[in-house]
Amino acid sequence: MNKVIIATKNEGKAKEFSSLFAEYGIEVQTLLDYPSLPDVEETGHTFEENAVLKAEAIANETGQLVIADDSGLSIDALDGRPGVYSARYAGVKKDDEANIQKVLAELKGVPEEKRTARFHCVLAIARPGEKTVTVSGSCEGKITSEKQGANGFGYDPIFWMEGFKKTMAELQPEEKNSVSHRGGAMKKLGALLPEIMGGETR
Ligand SMILES: O=c1nc[nH]c2c1ncn2[C@H]1C[C@H](O)[C@@H](COP(=O)(O)OP(=O)(O)OP(=O)(O)O)O1
Ligand SMILES: [Mg+2]
Repeated sequence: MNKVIIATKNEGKAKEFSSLFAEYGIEVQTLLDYPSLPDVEETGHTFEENAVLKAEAIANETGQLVIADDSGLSIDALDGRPGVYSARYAGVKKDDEANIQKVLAELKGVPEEKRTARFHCVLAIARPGEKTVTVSGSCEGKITSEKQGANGFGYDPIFWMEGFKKTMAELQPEEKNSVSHRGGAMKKLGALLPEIMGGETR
């Protein structure tokens, strides 16, 4: 079986990638399997810059094919915040609950029609000695006024999906993957995988 390293320490992402890559017969490892690898500072100003930073740093460390995901939530009424700062919106210690509460407080009193938002995901594929490739996906929704649902991770409990009449955290994992920003980026990556993996995938 083929194997890729995903340069993430986020367990929610790791789970989603395991199932997204299983469809291609590819096994996923993450930085949770390589605890000695260094933390990569996300110093970029865009999802793309940060995804490339993470993927190239870990590809250089391991000498292997590495994929990194940089993603986040962009809320129109907050001029696109939290954006690339989504993970550390309420402080350097990543805390999903505190991030959600900060967003809900900032949107207090904002009417439903003005609570539009989207998730973005950029995947960067880095291989030592080769040019890094990126793909992206996004997913439209609205920010609820309270949390609903227990699946997924991050901002999922406050991200309303009009098509499902549910929050992202109320979707089944397969449903989320079929419509999410990460699933969308992964579809584009899937088309490139035979070339990237040297034609070894089915
Ligand atoms: O599907 C999602 N559902 C809900 N929330 C999400 C999703 N996708 C990204 N998000 C949020 C979580 C985190 O607040 C930020 C990602 O930040 P981001 O730096 O890419 O990831 P991270 O620091 O958690 O892990 P790592 O950098 O090790 O991959 O956006
Ligand atoms: Mg991060």
